[in-house]
This record gives sequence, C-alpha cells and structure tokens, in this order.
Amino acid sequence: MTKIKPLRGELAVPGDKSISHRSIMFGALARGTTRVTNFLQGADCLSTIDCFRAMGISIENHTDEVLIHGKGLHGLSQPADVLDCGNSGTTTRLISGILSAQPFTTELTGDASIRKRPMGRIMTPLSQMGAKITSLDNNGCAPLRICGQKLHGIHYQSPVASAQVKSAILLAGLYADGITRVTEPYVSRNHTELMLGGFGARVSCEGTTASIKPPDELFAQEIAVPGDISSAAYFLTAAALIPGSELLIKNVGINPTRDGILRVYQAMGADITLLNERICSGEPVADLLVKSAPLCGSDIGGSLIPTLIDELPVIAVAACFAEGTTVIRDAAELKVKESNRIAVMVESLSAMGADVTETEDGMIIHGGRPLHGVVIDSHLDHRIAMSFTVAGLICGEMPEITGRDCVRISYPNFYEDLDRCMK
Ligand SMILES: O=C(O)C1=C[C@@H](OP(=O)(O)O)[C@@H](O)[C@H](O)C1
Ligand SMILES: C=C(OP(=O)(O)O)C(=O)O
Repeated sequence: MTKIKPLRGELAVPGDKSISHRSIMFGALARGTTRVTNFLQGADCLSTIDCFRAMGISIENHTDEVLIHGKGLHGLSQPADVLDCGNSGTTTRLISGILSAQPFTTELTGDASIRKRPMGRIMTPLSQMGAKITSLDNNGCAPLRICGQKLHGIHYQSPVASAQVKSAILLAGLYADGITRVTEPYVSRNHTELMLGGFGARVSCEGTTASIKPPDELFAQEIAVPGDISSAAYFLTAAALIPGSELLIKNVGINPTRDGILRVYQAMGADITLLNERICSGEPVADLLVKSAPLCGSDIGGSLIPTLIDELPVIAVAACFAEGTTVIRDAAELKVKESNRIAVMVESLSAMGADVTETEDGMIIHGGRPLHGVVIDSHLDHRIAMSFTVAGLICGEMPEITGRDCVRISYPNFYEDLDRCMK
C-alpha cells in the first residue's frame, strides 16, 4: 500500500486527437499553408502526418506549430508504398473517404489491432458512392486496397453512431456529384462538420443528419487545437475521487458532442466547475476546476454514449469507487476499439477486486468494494493503460501494467504530467 496523494495545482492536457488528425487532413486538401498550434504529438496523429507526406504533402512539424502546405482538393499524389495507419482507426477510416475519390489506387494497413477492426462500416457506404474498396484478406478489415473513382452523393443511414464513419462519407462527399448526407442513430462528435465549414466547405447539420455540397476549393486556416477532454478524463477522475484534491485543467475542449463525462460526473456528485468558457477555432473550450467529493452510481446509455465513448473505461473505474450501482448500456461499440474494452475492463477490474458484470452492450458495476494492485495487461490499448493507472492511484496500490508505454498513442507525457500533479 502506497500513500494516496491528492492531485493539486494546474495542468494543460495535450491537444485533442480528433481535431489534430482533421487539421492535417483538411490542411492537406486546402490551398495554402495551414498553421496548427497545440497539435497532439501522439503516435496516432503522427501516423496521419506520415500518410499525407507519402502523398506528396509537405508538412513541417516544429512541435509547437505544424505547418501543412496544402495543394488543394486535387493535389495528392499516389504514394510509392502501402500507407501505414499504425494503431489509428481515425486515420484509417477518414483517409479511406478521401482515397475513394483520388485518381489512383492505394493500399492501407496498420498494426495488429488495426488489422482486426471492422472496416465494412466504411466500405459499404463508400462503395455505394461508387468507390472500389477491397479487404485484401477478405475479412472486412485492413489491409485495404482503394481504387479511386468518380463518386456520387448518397443519403446514408448509418447503423452506428460513429464520427469515423460519418467523416469518411463526408470527406468522400467533397468529391461527389450532388449532395452527400449521413444520418446516424445519435449525433457523434462533429469536429469534421465544424472544421470543414471553417475551411470553406458547405456543410449543414439538422438533427442527426449531416450534409455536404462539394466545394470548388478549401482554404488554408489557422487552427488552435483545444486540450483533449478524453485525456483530461484521467485527471478529472483521479481528482474527483482522491480526497483533498483540487486541480485546474486548463484549455479543455467541451464540445457538447464530447462533454458527456462532465454531465455524468456532475450527476454522480462530482464538484466540477467550468471557468473561462470561450470559443477557440470554432470549438467551445473551458478551464475545468475539479475538487474531490463523494460520488454515487449512475445509469449511462442512449444518446450519451457517443459523447463519452473513449472515456467509458475510466468512468468504469470511477464507478468502482462510487456508492451504489452504475449501469453502462448501449456501448457495444467498445468491443471494436483498440481492444475489446468491455471484456478487458470487466476482467481486469474484477482481478483488482471490483464487483463488475459484463452485459451484451456494457457492464454493471456495484461500487464500494476495496481494490488492490495486481498485474494488468494493457492489451497495448492506451485507454486501458491510463484507466488502470488511475485505479491504482485511487486505491493506493498501483497495478503492474504490461505495455504501459502504449500511452504514446494519445498522451505521450501522461505519467510525467500525473507525477507533477501529485508533488
Ligand atoms: O472521429 C474520431 O476522431 C473518433 C471517433 C470515435 O470513434 P468512432 O467513430 O468509431 O466511434 C472515437 O472512439 C475515436 O477515438 C476518435
Ligand atoms: C478508439 C480510439 O481511437 P481510434 O479509433 O482512432 O484508433 C481511441 O483513441 O480511444
């Protein structure tokens, strides 16, 4: 048992992963130089940079700013080699939408996890638009071969609320004849719609439908990426639950399609105050002041799920320390992330002593059991590694997490930042 230390002081989490990916992609397709500050230097976003460099786009990564010398909508060139999307589902799916309309053929692949994630969800609508996409192992997963074609607009009813699916279709829609529409069961994160609008595309949203009319051109932008609420989630959770904590997390994106964790934690009794609310590069941003307070259980499902999908592992950790029962439902999407996040969370939280039961589309957690440190397999899933680090901090016994360096995918300095808040 180590001493449980409160989190105190101030912290700025790194830039938003979703917004960082999009800044490179849209910057590459715009005319002129797009300047991005607070870009996330995580491995996933670096994979996106590498893919666009391989298609002839000059990108200067100076760490504090990234300059993308865009060549316009028709400026990409055929890569000499297979594009490697690494561990990044966002890179793989969004780039597929763009490649579907290019006058050349491309092959895409990624690491062992990416090669197991479902790509049928983008292959179906993009094929309906006229694209020729094949899964080279014929299993609906990468590697993919994409043979660009002339595309036509469709109205796609997506069976899943997924910003990656929606964005792949809207990006293909940049090149289609006529309007392209996507309707989803619930609204997923809308960074593509907001940022493409800023670049000059004609995007509109009504209810759960997003539409795009093909523009003549996109224009380079200045983008200040807000801090990633998905990264702030680990600090929010630790500070909410470790007695004596008082932490100010500065410059966090609070887009309503991403802020579900704030709403859930506030309903559970957390003491979180939003300060200095403002709009930054078209995205709502605030500083989050969190003080420790006892939490109670909650029911999390329906339209809330897409607004906190990547935070569910750490929310499950919080639920183990809350009084009463938490039910997570409608979250079957967690099974097709970097790991099966339902199975992995249930197995590993149970190993630490929690009372957790797996369901078809989520889990049921009875909070209040004492947890203890054991060996946890991260399955090389960054969200799992960070969630169990937080579990260890709260219970005072740090699990030994195998593959813990996978945090580099979305938060390279995670352990260092945590140490600083606990001094
Ligand atoms: O569009 C994006 O940037 C993302 C969308 C989400 O995936 P889905 O669209 O598959 O839900 C999320 O889990 C991922 O981390 C990033
Ligand atoms: C699911 C995630 O990312 P991606 O789908 O881009 O791999 C994530 O970051 O939790």
